[in-house]
Amino acid sequence: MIQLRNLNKVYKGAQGEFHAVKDLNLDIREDDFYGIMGLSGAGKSTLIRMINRLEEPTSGEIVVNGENILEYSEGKLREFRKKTGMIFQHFNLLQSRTVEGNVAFALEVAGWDKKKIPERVEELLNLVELGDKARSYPAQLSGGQKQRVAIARALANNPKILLSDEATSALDPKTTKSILELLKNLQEKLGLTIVLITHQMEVIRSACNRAAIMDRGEVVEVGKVEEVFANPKTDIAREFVSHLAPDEKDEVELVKVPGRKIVKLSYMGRSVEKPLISQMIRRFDIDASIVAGSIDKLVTESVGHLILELSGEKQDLAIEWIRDHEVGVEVIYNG
Ligand SMILES: Nc1ncnc2c1ncn2[C@@H]1O[C@H](COP(=O)(O)OP(=O)(O)OP(=O)(O)O)[C@@H](O)[C@H]1O
Repeated sequence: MIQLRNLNKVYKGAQGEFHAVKDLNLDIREDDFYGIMGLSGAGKSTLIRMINRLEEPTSGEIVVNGENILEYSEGKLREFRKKTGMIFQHFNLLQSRTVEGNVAFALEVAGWDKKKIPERVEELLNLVELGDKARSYPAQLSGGQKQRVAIARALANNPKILLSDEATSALDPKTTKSILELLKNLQEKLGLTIVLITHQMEVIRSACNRAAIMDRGEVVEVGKVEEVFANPKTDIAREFVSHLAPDEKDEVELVKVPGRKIVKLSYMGRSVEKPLISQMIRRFDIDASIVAGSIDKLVTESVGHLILELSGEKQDLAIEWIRDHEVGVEVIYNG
């Protein structure tokens, strides 16, 4: 659906040039709920804003449905933007218009027949479960309700693509969850391709099927969400996915003993079918005791985490061996 090819963005300012997106390649499929994650300044906003040309790339190609949108004329670009909805962190609603007025605005701008607008607005507000707030003003709504209005507005012209620029970052965890649930339902119902950027792993975990991790303008990791969770390959990805739960931290503090490493293994549901731990123990003549364990439920699969304390001379070899079996290994105490 969306192919980004050798995409670059260089900002030119008073202090010189800044390379915000570097030679970036991504393939986003039609039925993807695609998450792009990175720390502040990684280039996520720049990237997502290039997909609908709110930001012009310095070089590269953006191919959507087989067409390079960078070659579009003004008129074609306007049509394309109608088919590409976008939602933002701060909602960007018109404060002087009611909820229905905000949604109607998107239709007015797109040149809809005035008589057909009220019916379409009602349909859109029902879609985001906000029919009862049609006459309210944005200032009278909660953050979650404001984002629902913004979603209704973004969907007004039946887009095929929805871009979400940190749309849940200003919301509390419960509201975030309900907005992500709504987006997932809308994706299925309307056959949308959703591209979302976030700095919260939690968002990727509960909504996306695929993810890319950006670091300093580059994509450093990409894949199915469960793969990224179970086997993060770069330090930045490991940092994102493997922070310990508070109670795990306490357990680890209790068992630290010099000479014994504490490792966190992360594995996908199916890789535990093999008796890996018992093989590791026998093969390398080591002991392993369980310190803690947990399971992350993702959209498509579950990822398990097991914290083990190892003892024995061949701990390092054992760690390398288990890493070769599609199990992520993080050494959290190098005793
Ligand atoms: N218009 C601009 N002119 C110059 N530099 C810019 C401009 N917009 C962004 N940048 C720089 O490009 C880099 C990437 O910014 P971007 O907003 O894309 O990152 P981000 O990953 O979305 O981070 P955040 O979550 O903080 O917005 C930053 O260092 C930023 O300062």
